[in-house]
Amino acid sequence: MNSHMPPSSTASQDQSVVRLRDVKRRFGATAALDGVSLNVQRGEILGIIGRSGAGKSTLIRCLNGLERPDAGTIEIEGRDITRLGEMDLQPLRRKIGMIFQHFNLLSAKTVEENVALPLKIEGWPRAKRLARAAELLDVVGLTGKANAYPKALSGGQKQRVGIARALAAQPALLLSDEATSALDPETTRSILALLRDINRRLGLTILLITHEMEVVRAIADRVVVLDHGRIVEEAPVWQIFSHPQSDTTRSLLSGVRPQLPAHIAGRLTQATTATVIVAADVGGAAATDFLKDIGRAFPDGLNLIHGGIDHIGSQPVGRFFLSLPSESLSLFLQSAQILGAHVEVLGHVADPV
Ligand SMILES: Nc1ncnc2c1ncn2[C@@H]1O[C@H](COP(=O)(O)OP(=O)(O)OP(=O)(O)O)[C@@H](O)[C@H]1O
Repeated sequence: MNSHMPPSSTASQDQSVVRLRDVKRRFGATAALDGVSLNVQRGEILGIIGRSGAGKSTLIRCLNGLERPDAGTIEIEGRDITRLGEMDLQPLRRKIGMIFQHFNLLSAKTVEENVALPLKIEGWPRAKRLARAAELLDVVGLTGKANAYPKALSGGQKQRVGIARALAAQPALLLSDEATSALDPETTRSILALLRDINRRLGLTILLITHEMEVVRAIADRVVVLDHGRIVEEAPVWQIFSHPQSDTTRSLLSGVRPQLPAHIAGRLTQATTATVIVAADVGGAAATDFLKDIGRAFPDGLNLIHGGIDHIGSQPVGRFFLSLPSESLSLFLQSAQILGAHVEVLGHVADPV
């Protein structure tokens, strides 16, 4: 670390490991990053999600100093990296451990040599770095694999080596770049569980870049939705699931939230009939009691036709598809609003569901 460089004045004011302010990066006519401001708080897992072309890779390259923004500041532990020369960037880069979609292991080196590589670069003596590699292999569940070569490992095991290597130099931030995108669902779950475990046990701050909502739902505390280089939404994950605000978020969520079954959706008409179908989204404590509470206003009952309660982190998130008499719709809408639910009227059906 360059000891001549004073920490910026903002460093002492919050607990951010990373702080971006109005970061812009343009390629010709394309604004890859168009005024991005965000903080990654110490100890949190922040998910950054966006479709292809949203600006995720550009953000990563700006964070690890491979790309310079056209404007704005990027502070890592209080130091603005946007104005540093290559020499001063090196020690700051080491504060960011990275894991990649395709693992990026050296095939000619053993597992322990791969893990110890960042320490070799830092000049640690061999015995010390191999002892540290052994410790890290225990942390990631690969005890006994020290002398194996990457080609003898499964994808999940390779990613565990990648995680151990990323942790070797005790980074302030672990940056995960689509780290589970090449893995099958079961292996993905085990790698995400490992990241969650490391976050809790070591207090490690994790920035997770992904295009998969399942990934942020599994482990992130908070999520930032990026679209065309801009942040279109930012909230705790459970809130994003219960009350998505932007069309981009709703579309990213469409594969992972309950949807009205196709055979019922196919019967919907916009012409008013006797029965209306609604979707009610409600998050937090109100979700658990929603059906009971709204049922009080409807002594003849409401029909739950699909959906239910999910748990995201420690929060219940309810998404209920209900059918009710059309004449009761305005009472339903008023009651649901009082109970904190967001309701979408999906349409009518000719015959009761
Ligand atoms: N070096 C470059 N030259 C020209 N255009 C670029 C360059 N890098 C990125 N872009 C453009 O900037 C936008 C953001 O790209 P970026 O790769 O950051 O998105 P992304 O969210 O990572 O997408 P993906 O998930 O497909 O990797 C895109 O429109 C892309 O075409």
